[in-house]
Amino acid sequence: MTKAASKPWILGLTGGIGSGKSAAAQHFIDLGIHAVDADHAARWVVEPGRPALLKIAEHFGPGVLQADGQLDRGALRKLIFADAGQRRWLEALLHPLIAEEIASHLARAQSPYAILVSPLLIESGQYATTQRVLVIDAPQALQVQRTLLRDQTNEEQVQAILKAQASREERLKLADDVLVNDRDLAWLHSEVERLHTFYLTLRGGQS
Ligand SMILES: CC(C)(COP(=O)(O)OP(=O)(O)OC[C@H]1O[C@@H](n2cnc3c(N)ncnc32)[C@H](O)[C@@H]1O)[C@@H](O)C(=O)NCCC(=O)NCCS
Ligand SMILES: Nc1ncnc2c1ncn2[C@@H]1O[C@H](COP(=O)(O)OP(=O)(O)OP(=O)(O)O)[C@@H](O)[C@H]1O
Repeated sequence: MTKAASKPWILGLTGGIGSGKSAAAQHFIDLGIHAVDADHAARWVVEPGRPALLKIAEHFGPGVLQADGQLDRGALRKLIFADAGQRRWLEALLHPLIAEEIASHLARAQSPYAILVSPLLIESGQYATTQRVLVIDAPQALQVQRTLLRDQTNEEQVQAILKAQASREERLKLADDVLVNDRDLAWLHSEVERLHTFYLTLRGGQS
């Protein structure tokens, strides 16, 4: 008789914009852990040829497409963070598709546990599919500073995105573990290693 595939044990990793989710996730990946990023899934579902891209262009107009037919992410970002109704329309279209992509990628995980990295883990209800929640927490001023250094954007835009996300308090209420990312990358890595050892212990060596 073949053994039924067991469901992976999933750690939800979340935090606000620029908190350091991707940097933390990359270190878990370097330690051999399978991670799926909701921001990446959000890109796959709007690739040219996917039905969602056509619906977005019909709804927002051709201004959200680049000359090569790809989504103009900067243009759509400006529109949805200036208008909560438009943001909700986009989320209603994309979140179910993103959830399908995430589920199919997590199902392939072979590591002792897998990670779902998502800025909207709490807001979208995705946390219900995870066994434990790790919040990457950073002071808001540092989140803004890091995002401005990383992205071609401005402070007004970053503040609008922050407003569209759960508050620090809402996130911390659902956290099982908190990684305070207010020091350098070496500190972030050492904290990830400490948590990784803990998660392996929790898993009791199961794969
Ligand atoms: C508006 C879009 C095109 C802007 O793309 P861009 O390349 O500039 O940003 P990217 O996708 O890398 O997101 C950067 C960060 O913005 C924040 N963010 C993105 N979408 C949202 C949202 N709907 N609500 C709150 N914050 C958001 C997150 O912190 C995210 O990590 C894109 O973010 C998008 O399609 N958003 C809607 C889908 C969604 O909700 N994605 C979040 C993951 S489920
Ligand atoms: N401890 C740290 N020291 C210095 N730089 C950091 C630290 N943590 C993260 N960064 C940098 O800050 C920026 C934001 O981090 P990262 O991209 O990991 O955030 P994020 O939470 O994934 O953001 P988003 O929600 O926008 O996707 C990146 O350029 C990253 O390299």
